[in-house]
Amino acid sequence: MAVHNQILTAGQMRDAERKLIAAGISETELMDRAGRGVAEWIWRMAAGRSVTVLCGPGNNGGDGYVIAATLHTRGLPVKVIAPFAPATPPAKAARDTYRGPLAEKFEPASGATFVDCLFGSGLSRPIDNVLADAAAQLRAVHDIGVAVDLPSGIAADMGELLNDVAPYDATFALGAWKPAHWTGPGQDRMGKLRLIDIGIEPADSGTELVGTPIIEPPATGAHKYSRGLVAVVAGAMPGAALLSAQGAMGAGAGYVKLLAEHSHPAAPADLVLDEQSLEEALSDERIGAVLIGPGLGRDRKARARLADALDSRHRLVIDADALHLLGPETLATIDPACILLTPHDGELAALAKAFGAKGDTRLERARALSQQTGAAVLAKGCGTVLCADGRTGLFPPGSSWLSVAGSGDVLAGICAARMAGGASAYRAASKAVYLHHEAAELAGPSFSSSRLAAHVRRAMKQFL
Ligand SMILES: NC(=O)C1=CN([C@@H]2O[C@H](COP(=O)(O)OP(=O)(O)OC[C@H]3O[C@@H](n4cnc5c(N)ncnc54)[C@H](O)[C@@H]3O)[C@@H](O)[C@H]2O)[C@@H](O)CC1
Ligand SMILES: [K+]
Repeated sequence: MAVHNQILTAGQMRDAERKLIAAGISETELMDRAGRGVAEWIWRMAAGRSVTVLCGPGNNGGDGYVIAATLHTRGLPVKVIAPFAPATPPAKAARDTYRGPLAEKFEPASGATFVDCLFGSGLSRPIDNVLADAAAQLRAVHDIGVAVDLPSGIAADMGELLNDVAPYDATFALGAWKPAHWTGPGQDRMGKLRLIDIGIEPADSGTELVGTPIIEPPATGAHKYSRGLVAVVAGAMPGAALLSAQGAMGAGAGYVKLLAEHSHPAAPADLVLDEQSLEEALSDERIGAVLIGPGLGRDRKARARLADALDSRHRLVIDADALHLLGPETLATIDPACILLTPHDGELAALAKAFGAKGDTRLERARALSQQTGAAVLAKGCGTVLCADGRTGLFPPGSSWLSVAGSGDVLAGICAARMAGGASAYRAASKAVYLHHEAAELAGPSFSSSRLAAHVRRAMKQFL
């Protein structure tokens, strides 16, 4: 058995289950592993106090009967509420093993721990309001709320909220993570996340929870260019590009230049200002990556600077204002493998429109945009999504204090530094997200973005 970082859709989960069944493990055994695995945790959380389990008609409900039976056998006060009859053979078999109290209709029940086994990855439409309200009431009158696989009302594959879902204290993912655990609006309803191993073997599903990266220190004999020269293109508003440059300096670039048309008195002494024409400045073959967008503006001048950056053929991180100036024609002659786009949701929506990338969620749009453009897309926010070359990476959440102006500029700078060192856009962006999150932890609460940028350097230590 293995706990792994693959993220599976509901369909991929069913395929993985079929493989195990073909290998001789019965559905009942899988449900038993899932239910007993969750029951271990609930046993500890409940600490001898009462547990109410709400069971739905499918296999999520089946897990609920196994949980209830396990806890009841151990002597915990358990009550099952089952407004549906079990509809699958393993769920029926699981119900037959439960010998404790059972109500077939909703009835007021209070207690210490509420276990939501109404719907899991099989939820295919919004739950009927009466049922959803009754579940929410049960959640409200219990001290602790635990969701099995997913809080009922959250769609597994994209994380949409199909119903108004109350927040849980913990969610136990069964067998493998689903996209909804790490991205989408339902993410903040999950509470603490735990993965219960039921023997699903790791298989490349195309989507992963990106693991903690390792950052190599500079090689013996490294010099500033081998470590990476980052050129940050400044524009109308100097502050944003400066934040990016500071992020890049902290994230291991050997050399960071700010390509600006006018002086920047606030620039630190170790940031090199290059005031020659942008075209000339970008003709330096030693540049490892160019970052354009933060503070660029969106006027004619900004367009001209973006055109120079695109023409330079360097590896490019495109962020902020520059994302609003992109369209299929601007990228037509560029090798997309050189490009990392780093939109927040507003910029992602604008890009999706410009490139005809369809989708209702961040995950769908980011995938479609990466497919349409061939570029890597880091769709940032709570539940950041990274897509490149048909792969998708999701991340453990970062500090909510990252929701501050300039935070994205720092992230783009970190991305550029990691790309300038030669990493693929996917790997560079993966490391950048971790560095950004760690810098936020180190900066403490309520930081400004310049403080965040100042902590990137110390954040590196965590990954060396
Ligand atoms: N796939 C696997 O490998 C395993 C799955 N297990 C459990 O099985 C779950 C998936 O089971 P199912 O596919 O039976 O799905 P669910 O138990 O999530 O429920 C699906 C059932 O509810 C119906 N339904 C869907 N949306 C509804 C709605 N809004 N209102 C009313 N009825 C609705 C469906 O038609 C189906 O009958 C997982 O979440 C997990 O808890 C575990 O038992 C372990 C193994
Ligand atoms: K559930």
